[in-house]
Amino acid sequence: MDIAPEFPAWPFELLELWHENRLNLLAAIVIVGLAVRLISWKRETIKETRPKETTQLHNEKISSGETSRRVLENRLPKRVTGVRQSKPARDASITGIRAIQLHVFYFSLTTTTEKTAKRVQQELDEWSGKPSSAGGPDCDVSVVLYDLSEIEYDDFFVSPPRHTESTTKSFYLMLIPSYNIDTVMDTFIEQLKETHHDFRIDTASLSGLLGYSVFGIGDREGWPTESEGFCCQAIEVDKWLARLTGQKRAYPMGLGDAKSDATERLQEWVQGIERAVRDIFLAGGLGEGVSGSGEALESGDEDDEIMDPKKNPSKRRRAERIDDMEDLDRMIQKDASDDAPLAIDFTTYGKSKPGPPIVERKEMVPKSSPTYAALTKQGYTIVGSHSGVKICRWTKSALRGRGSCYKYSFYGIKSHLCMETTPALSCSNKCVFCWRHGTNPVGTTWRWKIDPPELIFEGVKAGHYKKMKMMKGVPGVRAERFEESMRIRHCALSLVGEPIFYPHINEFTAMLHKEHISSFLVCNAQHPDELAALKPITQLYVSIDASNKESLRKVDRPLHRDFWERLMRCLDILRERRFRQRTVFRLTLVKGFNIEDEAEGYADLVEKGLPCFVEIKGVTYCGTSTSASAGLTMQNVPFYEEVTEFVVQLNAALERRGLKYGIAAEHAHSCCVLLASTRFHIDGKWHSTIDYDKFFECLESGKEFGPEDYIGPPTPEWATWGNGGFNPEDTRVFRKGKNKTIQQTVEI
Ligand SMILES: Cc1cc2nc3c(=O)[nH]c(=O)nc-3n(C[C@H](O)[C@H](O)[C@H](O)COP(=O)(O)O)c2cc1C
Ligand code: SF4
Repeated sequence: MDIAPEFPAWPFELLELWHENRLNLLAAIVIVGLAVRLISWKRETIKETRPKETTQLHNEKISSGETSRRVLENRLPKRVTGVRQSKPARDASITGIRAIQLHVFYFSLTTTTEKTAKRVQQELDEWSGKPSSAGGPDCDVSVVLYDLSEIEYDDFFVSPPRHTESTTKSFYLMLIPSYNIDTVMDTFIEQLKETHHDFRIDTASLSGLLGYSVFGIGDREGWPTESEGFCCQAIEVDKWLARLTGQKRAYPMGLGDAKSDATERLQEWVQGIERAVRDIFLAGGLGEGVSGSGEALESGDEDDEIMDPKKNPSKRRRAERIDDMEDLDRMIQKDASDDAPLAIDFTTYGKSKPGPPIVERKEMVPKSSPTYAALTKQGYTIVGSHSGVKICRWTKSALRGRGSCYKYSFYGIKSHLCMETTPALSCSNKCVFCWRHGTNPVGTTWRWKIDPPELIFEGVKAGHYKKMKMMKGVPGVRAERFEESMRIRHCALSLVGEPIFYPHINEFTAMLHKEHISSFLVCNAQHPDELAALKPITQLYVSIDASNKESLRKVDRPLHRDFWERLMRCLDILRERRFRQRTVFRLTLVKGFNIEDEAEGYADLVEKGLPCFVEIKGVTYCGTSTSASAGLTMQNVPFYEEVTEFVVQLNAALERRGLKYGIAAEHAHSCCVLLASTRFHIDGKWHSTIDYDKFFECLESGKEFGPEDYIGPPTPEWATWGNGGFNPEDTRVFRKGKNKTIQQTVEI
């Protein structure tokens, strides 16, 4: 029996319907699906382009019926109103800093420092609230005050405090009074010392700080000098923090006397701190140019280390790559290449002769030359292609309160306000005692490219300030002197080379004078034509390195054949100028070369040139192979007693000739003595000093004037003959390992 299943009839109809319309149906499903996807994608896009903060608000408003467009247009700005804006001047991803916390620590027994600290906090608070355009900081700055007798030292002085944000950094300010009795300060200093020596802790465990600075408060009445204990504990704190932070002294230590100048010194210090914090933020740290970021050096000779690239290769790299100087160089090259060729013949004087044929102007000191490398190694900053600037050791010494050079004792020049530079590194002599170490170019003719004076002027100032700023973190640098040094007052045009060799020397000195920078120019008495053309400067020097022709040949090893005649002509010019210009003979005494039996000869030369002053100094031994090959050893360096003996002889020789001179001043520390014309002996007192304001007044008046018109106050008593010449306000420091009786030094 065949049994067939029985199906209802309607499903067959449905199946037929499906077969007939399935394509249309599928197409409709796809279209609807696509439309739904498109709508939801659009919604997401609108949501994503809206700022995150507004999303919630947007949702609320959507739910209350407002459209998203209206929310964005009307509501968004109102959300921002009233919210404190942080200062986003620099991207923290570049500097790593978004905010700086200034921790002000103090200790106080009789409340002076406490009050001071509160004032500092208030001033820094006010400053932090200012916009950067009004001198405020470029980032968020907060100030917190701590009493050192109340805090746990471990919280702050073992490692820097932690912040919730890694882009917030700490900077320490220490306000420290000094006590010679037992106080909390002793414990504190002991703790710093122990932390540094603790073998379990990094010796520079506070190196995570952005920087620190100390201000000391003491009493000069009871403790007049630092060696007698003035601010002794602040000095100790500074020393140990320098070690613990890995030399992050961001601003020099300030010292104030509670009974006299503390307020004034503090004001300067606070302003310095503000500038330091701004600089740190912009640079992302202490950065290059601030020696504080370097090695921890605390020796008395640190100044030499800091500037001596040989001992510090990282600094050499720095010295060799001063970016802004190089920018300047590029400008100089450009300007120089626009100039017409210029050749100046210095080999003859008198009527001008046609110059030698010009082949091609080269740079005097190209960057690739060994001379450039040698000079930068010696600490010079080369500006353009033939100028240089260097910080002398006296400038560093004065910044640290250890004494200025003889020019302070004789003429009132504070060394930390003095820039030593030359616009011409080349010279026409090869003196046996020259510090150029045989590296500088020599020549009788200017055959190099000439850099414009504006660019040299800006370049040497920039180089000087840059080097001065490197002194910011050096131990012992006084805040008030550092501040003063940021305005150059004097320029010593000497260094190395021959400044009047530079064809635009008059334009250059005019630029100095325009900025009220005094000018002391030393020339080698070999360029009479240029000397005759030189416009008035504050003080004009001529080096007289021997009293007769043969001796001069041996000492100066001149390139000019007519060197003696050139010297004679220069003396004539000086004599003729003596009532229009302060003139000085510079004698450098070298034992075995130009001292013995030469006093009479020098007296003859003085008679010929009649200079206003005669400076006599002992040679400085620079210990190079060049000086050795010239036959110069330590034996050729006269003792100070030998120099004074010679001065007495010379003075007597002048007297015998009826010349009116006398021994006016001395600076035993740099082995230097000053003979002066009695024109500068007024009312029974020597007046070797200079009234610099008066000099500029005379110059700007456009009228003729002479040396008598800008004489300063009497030479200080301590500087006069027989009193040594060391400023009693400074602290004399003998260099380690040096025989104290050999008082040799380096200055121009
Ligand atoms: C007992 C005593 C010892 C002191 N010892 C020194 C000292 O050695 N060196 C110094 O420069 N000042 C010294 N001073 C001066 C204080 O440092 C100075 O008065 C300071 O302003 C005190 O600060 P304070 O009031 O915050 O405690 C001493 C003062 C006292 C009373
Ligand atoms: S030694 Fe020369 S450069 Fe240095 S401070 Fe004295 S004058 Fe200026």
